Amino acid sequence: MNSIIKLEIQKKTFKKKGFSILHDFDLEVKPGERLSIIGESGVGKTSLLNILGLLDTDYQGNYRLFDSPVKDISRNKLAEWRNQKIGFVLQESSLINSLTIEDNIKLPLMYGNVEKDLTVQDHYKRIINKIGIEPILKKKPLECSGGQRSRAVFARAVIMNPKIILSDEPTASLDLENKEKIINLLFDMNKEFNTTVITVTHDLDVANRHERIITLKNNE
Ligand SMILES: Nc1ncnc2c1ncn2[C@@H]1O[C@H](COP(=O)(O)OP(=O)(O)OP(=O)(O)O)[C@@H](O)[C@H]1O
Repeated sequence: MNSIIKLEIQKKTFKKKGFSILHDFDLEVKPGERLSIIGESGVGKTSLLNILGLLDTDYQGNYRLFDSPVKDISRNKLAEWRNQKIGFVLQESSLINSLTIEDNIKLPLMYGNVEKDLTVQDHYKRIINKIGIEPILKKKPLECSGGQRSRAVFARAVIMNPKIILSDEPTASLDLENKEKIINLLFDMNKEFNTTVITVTHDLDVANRHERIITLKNNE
């Protein structure tokens, strides 16, 4: 497989307002690439992540993911890919307040029916350890700080060892030490498993640590 992502988008229109973004925007990403997306507020970075991550399939254009045309893939398959092959760290990602942090992080394992898989359990332990959230595993989200919740959201996103990790401002609410933990984990996974990493960020230090930077512009 040459490209893991091949997107050729003519535009994305928001029906209610007739407002459109991402005009004639093409993107090709190779397996294992580390790509960051920057650009002014409102240019469409989050919207692009939603399209790449199969949360939004309502746009004009073609999208091939894992060498398959997304428009021809069944809803069930898309849901399976979203759980198993794509890790999302989205700004509005929320944790379920009635569950502990541990149960929140393990949710994708339950959906995928792989909680008992030993490789998966090893991966879980490693993620928890690297992000340093053992002390809060038994807490509920509302008993945690914003930064702790962000790290839990990140752990949940990467727990299935996805092929692609899409992150929207993954370090925005973190101090320097925790920012480093998240970035190091992202890049460790990239190195070890050839995970494709796509990060939207306003932090140029974070952007510069990726091998390719794309700047979205207003006329795109
Ligand atoms: N559901 C919607 N209906 C109408 N317009 C929308 C909708 N969602 C997003 N937009 C508009 O589309 C544009 C792109 O939004 P998007 O959130 O993708 O930008 P962004 O580059 O991620 O911004 P930021 O850096 O502030 O997060 C914005 O002008 C926004 O107002």
